[in-house]
Amino acid sequence: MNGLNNVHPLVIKFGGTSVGGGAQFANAAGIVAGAAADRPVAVVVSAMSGTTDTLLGYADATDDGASRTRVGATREGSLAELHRALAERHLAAAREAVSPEILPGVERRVLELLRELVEAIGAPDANGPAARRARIAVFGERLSAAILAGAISSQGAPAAVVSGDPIATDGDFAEAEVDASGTRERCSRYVAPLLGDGRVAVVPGFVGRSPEGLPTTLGRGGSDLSATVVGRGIGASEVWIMSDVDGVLDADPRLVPNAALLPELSYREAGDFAELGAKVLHPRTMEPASEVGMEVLVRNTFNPDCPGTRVTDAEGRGRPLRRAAPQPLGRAAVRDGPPPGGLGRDLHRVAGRAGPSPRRGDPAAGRHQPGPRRHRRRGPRLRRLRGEGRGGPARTARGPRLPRRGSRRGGRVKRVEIVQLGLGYVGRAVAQIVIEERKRWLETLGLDLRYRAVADTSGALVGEELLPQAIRLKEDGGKLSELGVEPVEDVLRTEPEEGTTRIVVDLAVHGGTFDLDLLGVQNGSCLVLSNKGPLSGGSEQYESLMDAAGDRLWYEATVGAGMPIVSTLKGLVETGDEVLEIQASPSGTLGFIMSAVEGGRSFSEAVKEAVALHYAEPDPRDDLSGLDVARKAIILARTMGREIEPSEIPYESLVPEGLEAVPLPEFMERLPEADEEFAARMSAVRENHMLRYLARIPAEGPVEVGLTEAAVETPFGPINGPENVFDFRTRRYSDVTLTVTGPGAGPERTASGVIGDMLDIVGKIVRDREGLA
Ligand SMILES: NC(=O)C1=CN([C@@H]2O[C@H](COP(=O)(O)OP(=O)(O)OC[C@H]3O[C@@H](n4cnc5c(N)ncnc54)[C@H](O)[C@@H]3O)[C@@H](O)[C@H]2O)C=CC1
Ligand SMILES: N[C@@H](CC=O)C(=O)O
Repeated sequence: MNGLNNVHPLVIKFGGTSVGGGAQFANAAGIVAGAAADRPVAVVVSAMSGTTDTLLGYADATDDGASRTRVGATREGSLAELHRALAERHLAAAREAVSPEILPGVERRVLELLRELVEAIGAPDANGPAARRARIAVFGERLSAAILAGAISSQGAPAAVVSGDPIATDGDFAEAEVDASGTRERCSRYVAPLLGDGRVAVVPGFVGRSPEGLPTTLGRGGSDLSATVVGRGIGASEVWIMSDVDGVLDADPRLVPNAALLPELSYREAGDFAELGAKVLHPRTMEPASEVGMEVLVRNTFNPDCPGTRVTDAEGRGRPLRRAAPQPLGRAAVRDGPPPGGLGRDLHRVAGRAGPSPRRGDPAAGRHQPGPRRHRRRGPRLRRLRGEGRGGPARTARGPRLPRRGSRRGGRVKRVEIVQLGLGYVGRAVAQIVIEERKRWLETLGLDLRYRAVADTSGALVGEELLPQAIRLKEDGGKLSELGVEPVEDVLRTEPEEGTTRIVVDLAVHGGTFDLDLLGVQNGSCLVLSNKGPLSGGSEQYESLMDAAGDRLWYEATVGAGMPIVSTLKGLVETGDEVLEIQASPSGTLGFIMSAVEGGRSFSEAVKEAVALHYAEPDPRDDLSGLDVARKAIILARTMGREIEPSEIPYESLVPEGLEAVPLPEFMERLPEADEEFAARMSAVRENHMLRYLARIPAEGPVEVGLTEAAVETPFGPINGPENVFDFRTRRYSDVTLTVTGPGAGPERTASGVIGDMLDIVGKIVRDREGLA
């Protein structure tokens, strides 16, 4: 191809976890810069993990004609929220990965893309909802391409994002089919000139262009497929698929402990492996490669010394397969149908011989019995639309009391292990932050933090080798039992290693984890909660947990998510102040809904949006009924030292009559039935007042929870979006009260509160060690 001095180019593709944060961008850029010293390089990049999810959550939440034509203040508010969240994450990554002289240009481009995104969201929708989704979804890849190009240039290899999407497709917006000759033509227009100029060409993955020039998205396996499609389009000799695994193993390491990396595979063998569940080796990815004889190398971004697995047209050149059951680069998959050749046959044997035995004492054992099962093909739509990881770095706003570098007396490492209950939205955000930040914590705080286990309702996945896969699995709606689990109780009963502090982190829902939390603290663990259930049940239960946990219990995120509410209250009490009353608007979801309706949106639209932004509880009726507010009121009252039973707090429900007990999907579908009545209720509010859902927690007397008309000049009047307000009236703050406001919901913010608690525990370990407690 023109301008390449007869050297065949290389294509390197990075998945979402490979560009999950600033450090990862810098690492990926280093790999590209190294490769670009020898030959022309085109890079295909995915969205930062979790971004596509966020974008599509927003697209779905606003996916009806009414919401697009009737733009109210709150719609603008939540759009601003989306803008803020994306800007924060991408600009933070850029600042970490891009050098100061290149950074301003990248920052400008990120902000420009975000402006284009806002326009794309508001643009008239002539081509139907699928076109709108595609138009919004592609911004994740465009944003990461801008940062990666800056990061590569910062490492001395000039790079630029292609000025047009090089992949030509048909007009299917969601599941586009590639047009090979159109792609060749577009590649010579958009990719070749950059390579010819000696620059690295950065291509947003997953994105195509329809014959009419509209953005499309590739279907199942789309992100990796774009790499081999671009490779074929530019005449590349090699494509590297970079992810977070070393390559393809010759057996499932959970079944066969000495599973080894397969250095070589043929396209056909790779296709068979893909059929058996090896996610990055999707058969579609291999098609363009096998068509032109391009080699595909599966490599680990985070282990560049590992040679990976090379896929070529050479049959049988690699080491013979010892065992099949390939290590799934996404999840385990075992067939029960007739095997497609040798691989499947071997797989059967392995599953029969080494399949795990039924789990002990697991109430769900019947449902989740491991053993041969059908390879589950997820709907292409689901696969395509979900990001590769979720959540991103969120730093605690309240500055945890940390031992700083200088305070690492004697440099002793604090070894801490986490047993995490719950890998939902909050759980995944916490795990993502731990993965991204722990290297820094080791360097700066001497904190060696590892996962001992993560659990969901199907059991506990022990160890952390499969944690990235577990995150993706849960994102796709799977259960951890698909990766192999043990009863959580067994994990909690084992002793941590000598010198290691264990933290049980309960990010599950409601009271179902109470016994596990209790077992954990009875066995010496610290306990961190975002789950309000264990602290808001009957007082006998509460007392038993408090007695067992003593000062090993942290629960900042249960009230106000990442806001410093529990710590402020404890600080007031500990410093000898007397708390007379707390008045609060402590529900992000209800604050969001009220201000959305004030801004002109309907009740049903507002509820759906709060769900899509993950402010709401898994069943939003827990928010609408006032239950979530009552739980927070109980936690605050108990922290003030009050003895209180849940039955003492009546609360007023906003759940539409008749929808209290219907299944959740039916509830969501029938929500519009309540729109008119809710709008009427809001408009009946007195002038200069706002309808608010408040809690009043006095030092003595009844705790009250319910709807109030709050005067606009009070702290509760101007609530916007998921904002919470906590107003403390104390002996010292009686003339002017102490008010704390901020967004009080959202997975990443909640994760900040949780991580802040975990780091506080490290501070406590140091203080205990030094006898300062
Ligand atoms: N989303 C938010 O803004 C905030 C959420 N929270 C609380 O954080 C918790 C988690 O919220 P999300 O992640 O949004 O919920 P989610 O529904 O996405 O995740 C809950 C997770 O808990 C797991 N789980 C449920 N019962 C379990 C059990 N017995 N053992 C082990 N795992 C179990 C589920 O499998 C799921 O993985 C909830 O209690 C919520 O009230 C607290 C503050 C803010
Ligand atoms: N659903 C809750 C989440 C935080 O606790 C809320 O909306 O406030």
